[in-house]
Formats: sequence, structure tokens, C-alpha cells
Amino acid sequence: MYTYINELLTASEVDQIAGIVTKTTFVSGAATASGAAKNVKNNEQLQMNDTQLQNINYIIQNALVKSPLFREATFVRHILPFMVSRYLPGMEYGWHVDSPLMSGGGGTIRADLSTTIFLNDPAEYEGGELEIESDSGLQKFKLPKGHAIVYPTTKLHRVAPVTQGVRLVAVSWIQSFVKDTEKRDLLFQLKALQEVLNQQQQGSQVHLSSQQLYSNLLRMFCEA
Ligand SMILES: O=C(O)CCC(=O)C(=O)O
Ligand SMILES: [Fe+2]
Repeated sequence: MYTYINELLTASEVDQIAGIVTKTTFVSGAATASGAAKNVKNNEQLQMNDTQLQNINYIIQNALVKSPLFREATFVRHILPFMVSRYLPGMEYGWHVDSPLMSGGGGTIRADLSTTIFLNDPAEYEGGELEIESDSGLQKFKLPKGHAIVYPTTKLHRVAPVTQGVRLVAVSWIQSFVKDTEKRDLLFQLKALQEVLNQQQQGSQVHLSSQQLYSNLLRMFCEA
């Protein structure tokens, strides 16, 4: 399942990040790719240990904790510091699968979910779609500024070549308390049902039962 988080960042938060980015240096992105991904990665990234990158992460983390959708869709256990990537004309990130184990911020996580936050508007560049393979065909994402997409790290994906303008994104990876996509999706559906019951039948037996079912399924699926 793909989760869109609309307006994860406000316009002012994106502007703050853009302001920090203009004062920072970008380096070749190939340095942080491993295995086969290295050969297909042609973009630029902010220096990893830059204090400005820490300030950007502070803004993003602050927004993430305020998003119930992010919490309910990911069951985040660990999240790596976000990297900021830039694609100039001619740059792309060819078909690849992200590493199952990823390091950053002093630790290593099992990557269950990948995240892209779009930091500029689609009208500012041509191409640059994030394309993800799925059972129902190719899914293409080019979201408005401040919006985010979260997708399973198990998927083959690429960033199509940028032909004009500049594409700016922040990307990170999440280790979830619930490793399997199907289980996470099931819990997400049940949560939505529970919300409806919460609105329409608060305190009813069926509402209580749905809470109990959700809690017990989460307990069963959760890795401690
Ligand atoms: O820029 C994106 O939307 C995703 C980039 C990507 O696939 C990666 O960094 O592994
Ligand atoms: Fe990737």
C-alpha cells in the first residue's frame, strides 16, 4: 500500500528548508548508494553530517510526530535521518531496490518503508516522476510541494530523468514495528473502521469490540 501524506510540511516549513538548502553544498549522490544501486544513481545530495541537514531533520521530525496518518500507516520504530537530494537536468535514479539494511544517525535499521517528501512544485521541473512497480502496473508520483509518499521498501522503483528544471526531495527509510506490508495494511483498514465507529457509535459494544480486536491484532503482529 502507498500512503500519501498531504501537506505533511506547511508552505512555511518548506520555505525554511529551501532557505537552508540554498546555503549548503551538494555532493554526488553515488557516495551513499550501495551495491547495484550505485551504478544507476545519478543525483546530488546534501553532505550527510552537515549541521544544516540536522536543522532540516528537526523541521521534518516535528511535522511527522504531528501526523496521525504517518503513525497509523507506518508503526514507525526507527527512522533514519532524512537525506536531501537534488536532480538537475539529465539526472535520474535508475531502476533499483533499496538496501534491506541501512545505516545513518549512528545506527543500522531494517528498511521496511521508504519515504519521499517533495520539496518543490511539480511545475518547477519536467520528468522526475517517482515510478514504483506494483501488481496493478506502474505507479507514478509527482506530488505537490510539502506532500509525502510512503511505500514498501520491497518495491522496485526509479526516479525518471529530469529533463528541465530542478527536482528537490527529502528521502528516508523506516523500520516498522510491523514488518509485513499485508499486516500493516490490515491494521490500517481496521483503524479506519474504528474511526467510523468512534464517530457514529462511541461507547457501543461494537465500538469496544473493534478497539479490542485492533489492540490484540497489533499485539500479535508487533515485534518488540
Ligand atoms: O527521490 C526519490 O523520490 C526516491 C529516491 C530513491 O529511490 C532512493 O533514494 O533510494
Ligand atoms: Fe530508492
